[in-house]
Amino acid sequence: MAHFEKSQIENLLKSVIDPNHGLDLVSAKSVKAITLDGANVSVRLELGYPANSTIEALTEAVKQQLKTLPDIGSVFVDINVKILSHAVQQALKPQPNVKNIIAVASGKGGVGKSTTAVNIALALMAEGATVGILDADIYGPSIPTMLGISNYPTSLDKKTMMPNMAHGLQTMSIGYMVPAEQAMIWRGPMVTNALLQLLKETNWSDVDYLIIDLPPGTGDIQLTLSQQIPVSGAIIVTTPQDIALIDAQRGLAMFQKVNVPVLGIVENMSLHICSNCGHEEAIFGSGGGAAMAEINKVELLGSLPLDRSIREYADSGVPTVIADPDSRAAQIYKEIARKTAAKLALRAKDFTTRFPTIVVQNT
Ligand SMILES: Nc1ncnc2c1ncn2[C@@H]1O[C@H](COP(=O)(O)OP(=O)(O)OP(=O)(O)O)[C@@H](O)[C@H]1O
Repeated sequence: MAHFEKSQIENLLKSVIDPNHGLDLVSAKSVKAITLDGANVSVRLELGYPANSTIEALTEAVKQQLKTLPDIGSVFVDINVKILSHAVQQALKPQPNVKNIIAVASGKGGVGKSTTAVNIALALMAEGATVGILDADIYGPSIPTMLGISNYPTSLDKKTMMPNMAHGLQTMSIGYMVPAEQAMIWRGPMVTNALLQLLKETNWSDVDYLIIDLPPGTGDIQLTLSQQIPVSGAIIVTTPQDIALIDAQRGLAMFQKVNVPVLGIVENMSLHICSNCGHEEAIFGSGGGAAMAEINKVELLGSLPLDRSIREYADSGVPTVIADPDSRAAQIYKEIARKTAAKLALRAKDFTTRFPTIVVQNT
């Protein structure tokens, strides 16, 4: 009967690449146990990010790789997901009940930051995580419209607010409390204080990822928020025009200044596909996001097309990832979500958080 060494199995696992972060399973420290029983092999893997859509393919890739060993018996692959808390800026303490805060920022308004933030939040949830979203875009809170919810948050203890639930997401927005015209006249310190209060006085419940939709731009408010909110990483949304890319570059510089790692760039409205004839046109130019990513050594997490349905779904309160989960756009949002979380999972952990839960078990 065939007999194998663990090192033989490990060597084979070194050639299985996890597409969500690009590292092999051994380098990413995903291999937790290898058990041998004669010719039968059992492998236990652990991923640090939610991956419902790709666990099956990864299981299959591992099986295929191990079956290249001559005379191998049965192959059993078990993949768990365990989302941990990651380090935040040195001077700050993590937000209780929230493992990771991810800021979504843009160098300028109108590039689709809120639409992207909402869909990434829903995509993380679809991949298996518990997710919250905080609408910090105080001058134009659009999350209530995009999630089709507007009721005033309730309070059980008269001190903290319960997040409004929408499509399974825990959500909070100044738009639930203040009419848009009133928020518009607030000055810098009022805005930052209101947002910090909104973050801290919401009763988040065991959130793996809290997405914060930051106000557009890179001014004092955004800088103060990036310094005072305990963020594990940031995403910058841009359109491919040169002018938007220059602003996005400022966003990168801002996060570098406050020591928040930029997990990647999302290029929005990168290509228009005609809904009648299928003709593809790069209305805002092409390759800008990729070039910016390369120059700055950050990852291009994905590119979304300029697609009328993305706007229509967001306007109707049921974003693409929920309304049309199998569409190409929803798949891109899910890929961006997995890559973001996978990238974060490779970063330094913060072991002060108390609730590491296993969210997916797959065989
Ligand atoms: N990929 C896309 N295809 C088509 N429409 C889009 C896309 N992304 C966003 N939009 C639409 O563009 C408009 C602006 O989007 P959004 O409000 O998300 O931008 P924003 O960057 O958050 O703006 P601001 O921060 O200035 O409020 C919305 O009407 C939205 O539905």
